[in-house]
Amino acid sequence: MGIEVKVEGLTKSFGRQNIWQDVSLTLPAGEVSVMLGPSGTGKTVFLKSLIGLLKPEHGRVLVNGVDMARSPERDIMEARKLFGLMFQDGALFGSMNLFDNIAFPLREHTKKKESEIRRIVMERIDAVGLLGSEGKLPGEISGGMRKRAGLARALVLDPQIILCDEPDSGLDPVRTAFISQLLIDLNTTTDATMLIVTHNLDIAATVPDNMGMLFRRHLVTFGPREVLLTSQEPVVSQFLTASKHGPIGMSEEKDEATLAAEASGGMVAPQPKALVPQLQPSPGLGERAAVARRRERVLGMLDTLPGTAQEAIRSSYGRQDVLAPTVTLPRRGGAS
Ligand SMILES: Nc1ncnc2c1ncn2[C@@H]1O[C@H](COP(=O)(O)OP(=O)(O)OP(=O)(O)O)[C@@H](O)[C@H]1O
Repeated sequence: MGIEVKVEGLTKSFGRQNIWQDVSLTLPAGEVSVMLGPSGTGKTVFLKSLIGLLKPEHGRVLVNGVDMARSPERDIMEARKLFGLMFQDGALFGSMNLFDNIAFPLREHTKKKESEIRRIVMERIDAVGLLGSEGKLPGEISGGMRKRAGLARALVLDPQIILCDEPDSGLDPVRTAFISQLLIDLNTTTDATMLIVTHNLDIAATVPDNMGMLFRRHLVTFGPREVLLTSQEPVVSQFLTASKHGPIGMSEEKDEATLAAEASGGMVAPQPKALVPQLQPSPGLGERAAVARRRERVLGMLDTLPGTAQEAIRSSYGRQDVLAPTVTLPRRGGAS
């Protein structure tokens, strides 16, 4: 099973520019989480802080007992081996074919024989649907294929935590749907803890167990998907409905006068859309192990959530056992 990532009071600035402050959240072990936020709110900076590539001034990022912000570099390097990273552009070496690109971390960080490397690489290439393309250069394939190759490379060291930075950027809606399914299938087969940074509303609505959003240098919210997807918070509903009405402006946040003018001009604040069901794993893969764990965790915290989220959770899990907390919840494979 994947490893929990605990973020406590994280604050990051570059010189005098504060990116975000006092960010606290826990990525539950083996579950899929999404971080949303308008452009420039520091989502990539957040991912880089999780793996210790950037050092926040305050706070901690705890992974297996190591603080990725402050522990000795040797411990951070060791803990970093638990992570698989998929960057926006795939970050492939242009002069290497896909096989060598994907084999790179194995050749760099392990002493495995070439025959073993071939086995692992071909397995991962198959998992992301790129069999037959392993001899191609990154320049000879589409953006979607490059992303899948980047994902395959992120997987070769069997990471327990997978971070994906905008897996949908530059993809058409159909390719984005395939990537969404791939991410869910990946979670099913690996049970890794996953964090996906995205602007994509379809991914946000259908892939994660948990969601958060960064805005105005703060974490607006982080929790079970139902909390954010039913939120009445103006910035959240504006983002989720892709509306011009609300605190997010074109290049920066709107000022108070603009917001007041919108309100007096009769613009109707966007309402949250109806919740759509989460994606299921592809046929034959079985159920995600995260589903039963998440159900137990979320039902345990139900009382602490906003009313709209409670209602959504009750209806998605079926009212009866949710209303009767003494019922023992099935660990795996239970009706839900
Ligand atoms: N190494 C760095 N040095 C200085 N400033 C940086 C550095 N890295 C990022 N920034 C600044 O941090 C801010 C947040 O950047 P980041 O790329 O994390 O945003 P984002 O939310 O991922 O944006 P997008 O959704 O457009 O990818 C930006 O203003 C960026 O210029």
